[in-house]
Amino acid sequence: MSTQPVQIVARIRPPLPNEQIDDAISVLPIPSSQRLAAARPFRLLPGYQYLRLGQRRILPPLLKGHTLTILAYGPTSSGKTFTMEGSPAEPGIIPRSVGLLFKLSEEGKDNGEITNFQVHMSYLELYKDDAFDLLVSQKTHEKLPIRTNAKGETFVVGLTRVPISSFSDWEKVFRTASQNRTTGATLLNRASSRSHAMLTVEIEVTAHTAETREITYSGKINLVDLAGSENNKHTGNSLANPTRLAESAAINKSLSTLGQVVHALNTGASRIPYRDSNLTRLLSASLGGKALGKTILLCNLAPGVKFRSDVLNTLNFASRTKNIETKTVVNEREKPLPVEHLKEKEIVDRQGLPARRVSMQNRRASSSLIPALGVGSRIPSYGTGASSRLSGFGFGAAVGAGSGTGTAKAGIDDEELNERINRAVEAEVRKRLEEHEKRRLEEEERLRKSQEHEQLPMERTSSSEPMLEAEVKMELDDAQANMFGDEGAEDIEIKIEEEEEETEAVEPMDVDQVLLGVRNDSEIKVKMEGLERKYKDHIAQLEAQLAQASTSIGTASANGSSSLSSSSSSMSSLHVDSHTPLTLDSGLSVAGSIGEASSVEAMSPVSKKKMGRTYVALARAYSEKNDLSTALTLYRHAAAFVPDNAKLKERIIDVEWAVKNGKSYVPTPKRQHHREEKPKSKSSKSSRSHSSRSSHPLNPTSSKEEGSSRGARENMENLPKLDSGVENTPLKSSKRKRSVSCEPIDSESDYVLVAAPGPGVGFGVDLGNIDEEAEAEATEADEFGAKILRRSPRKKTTGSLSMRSPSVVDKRKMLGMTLAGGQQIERDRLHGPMDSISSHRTPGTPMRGNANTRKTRKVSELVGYRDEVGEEGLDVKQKRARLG
Ligand SMILES: Nc1ncnc2c1ncn2[C@@H]1O[C@H](COP(=O)(O)OP(=O)(O)OP(=O)(O)O)[C@@H](O)[C@H]1O
Repeated sequence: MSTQPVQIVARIRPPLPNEQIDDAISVLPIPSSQRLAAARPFRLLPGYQYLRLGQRRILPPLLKGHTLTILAYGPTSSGKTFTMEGSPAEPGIIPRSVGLLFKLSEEGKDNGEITNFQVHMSYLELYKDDAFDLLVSQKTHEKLPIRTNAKGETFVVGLTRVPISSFSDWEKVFRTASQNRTTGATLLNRASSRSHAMLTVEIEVTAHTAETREITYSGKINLVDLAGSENNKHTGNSLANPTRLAESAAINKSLSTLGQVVHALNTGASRIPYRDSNLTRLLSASLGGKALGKTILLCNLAPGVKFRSDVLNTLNFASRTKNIETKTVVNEREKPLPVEHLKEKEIVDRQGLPARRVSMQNRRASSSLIPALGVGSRIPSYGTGASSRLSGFGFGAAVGAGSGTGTAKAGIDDEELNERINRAVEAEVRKRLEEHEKRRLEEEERLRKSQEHEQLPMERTSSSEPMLEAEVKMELDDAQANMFGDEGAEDIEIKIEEEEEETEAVEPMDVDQVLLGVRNDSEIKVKMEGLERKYKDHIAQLEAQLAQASTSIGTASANGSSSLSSSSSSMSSLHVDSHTPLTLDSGLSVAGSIGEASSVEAMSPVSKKKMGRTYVALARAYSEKNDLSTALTLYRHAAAFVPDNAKLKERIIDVEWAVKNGKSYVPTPKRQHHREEKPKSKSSKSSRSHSSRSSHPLNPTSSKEEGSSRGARENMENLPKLDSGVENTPLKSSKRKRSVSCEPIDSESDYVLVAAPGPGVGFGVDLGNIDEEAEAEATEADEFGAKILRRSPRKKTTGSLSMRSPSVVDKRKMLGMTLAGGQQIERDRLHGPMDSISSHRTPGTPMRGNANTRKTRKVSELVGYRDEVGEEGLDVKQKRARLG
């Protein structure tokens, strides 16, 4: 397998009518004396000149089973789309290539070299790093998943692949599809591409060899029109148009990843960051070690001083790329094997385009992960040993050059072979389906048994549960469910550290599994089952410890009339006599603590927290019944499990003070649960944002429909400050819910949020109608290390993004990034509408302090950070002083 370097071609567009003409960039011929010194000099095609596609080494090899990728790269408005698509008067690389392929096939047919020629095309765009099918109307198209199979080949799942019969047929499809591409106006380009477009044209050529055998070659051309790198200063993208900003951020990020990939390939890095963006994932088959086939990079340049730095960057990128080598692979196989059930079927495509014939394998490809395979090439997965061709929907290069089955030599005729293959395939499919069904039934049975087993003790105890026990149990359950969560947060919080979870990572999938359409739901059930079991075990452990604790309390009571006893390990056996106060001597309390201390050591952090919660709930029950001594003991027990909980310490001090002074102590009323008010589905963006906004004290009229933005601003100013809103903001600290539900503070500024409940918990950005920007922001944040936890990768436009509260270092990095001037968004936000949403100042008033302090504060506000001291009111020292 030979290798070849990426070929670079530069093209500079002529000045546009409204552009100032200067000589900032000029094209100079390389003197022949220097040509040798310049290793592989660029070929610069000035003005309108095009690549000579018909030349020997560019398109003709496709008919011999080669793969070719042409990438148009350059800053925005440098003429990439023009170069690739052209105009009716001046067709670009894409129509020229397809036209030439049909022309070459006609010539081949005329001279008898080609007996059959088939073309298929697929066309996708990567918009904000998500793949969309351009052969499907923009109104109905959906984000398509991108997967990598076990062989490392990347595919777009469900991408339409249509057969093309002639050049005019292709033109119709292509023109309609191009209209589906996302474009938008910027200052530099009225129809600027907001996405990377990737067109794949696959051809199958059946040719006669000298020995009168037939060979089928499968060639492929990928034509990629990348979105242009953007400088928001020049394009005029600003906060006024968050969509543009978000697009721009996504474009720049993916191009920067492309740059990193090229750099890593050049420096021989051990890790090539293909997976860092979907663009590089899809291009991995055209760039670098895995790349197969020829790759041409078209560098589009624009004239004028305005583009000087862009031109320089593009050329620098090109010089790095030219060192990358790709492997040449010829994809051929001998006489194709017509398989009956793979015959073409008529389908009508979704855009109302003329009915097209899509082969069975294409339909399969559209609905599953399995890559499109050459006719008769699915055999390997069933073990018959023939060659395979895995061609990605987008950019999986053709591999596995034909090892030919040699049918003619074997003396088996087509029909018989066909029959045998069919039988083998069907038997295999049947076998796998049966196995799958068997596994499913076993799984169900196991699940049912374990459920029955777990339900039994609950059923036995529930009927005999006394009223008070039920109350306590409810209390405990409530505490379990809510105290550390966001809903109805208890008055004492014990935060459970968030576990970080990557939701975006896409694992390679088992192709065989997908082939059979096996979606193993039982796996989820098994996981659920495991979790439930764990939970039950924990409860049992908890109950046992609680029983032990209550026994000790009971023993210590003066008259024994008040006891917390446990005759069994069941929660329902807790007895609390609320009428007679429980008295405890401090010695016992200490002994209990010591006894507990040793067991506490052995417990997991989560168990400790749960034990802590349980004691707190119990203590609360006592304090509500005005038995403060018992409550105090129980609070102290709780503290043994969660010694760092500041609110608990505060509570203990309060109760101690009340006991000492013979005062009553009324705990803060428990918050009401609002479960029923919460929208049921996170996907319901509108209902979510509507309900949360209308009910939030900070923002009764913040939605655009509810009033003018000015009115909203006035309302805002009359409303409580951010901090008070924060107090009302339910905390989310469980693994399940981490983000803070936030409200836009100022509807006029059209974004933001940020209500941080305190350091270490997290902050959120309410997406509301500003999802793109929030996403851009999140993307940027990601770059400098703040952890982004998307609730659901599928629902990017809904729900909220949440991040770990950035450390001071993170914030400094943010600030550094801002000061470095790399990110327009951050800079704009520093000086922009954030002024009006400060949590420290009255909106509109200037900030005090020097420039750096102001920026630091501003960044703090941006990330919703608040200092612990003074903000949380955790003034434990003061209270101790009060106690004397
Ligand atoms: N070679 C050319 N001759 C004449 N006009 C050109 C040429 N190249 C580009 N243009 C014009 O320049 C403008 C910008 O071109 P185009 O949209 O192709 O840029 P682009 O690089 O694709 O930009 P973006 O990245 O924003 O999509 C268009 O109006 C186009 O018609």
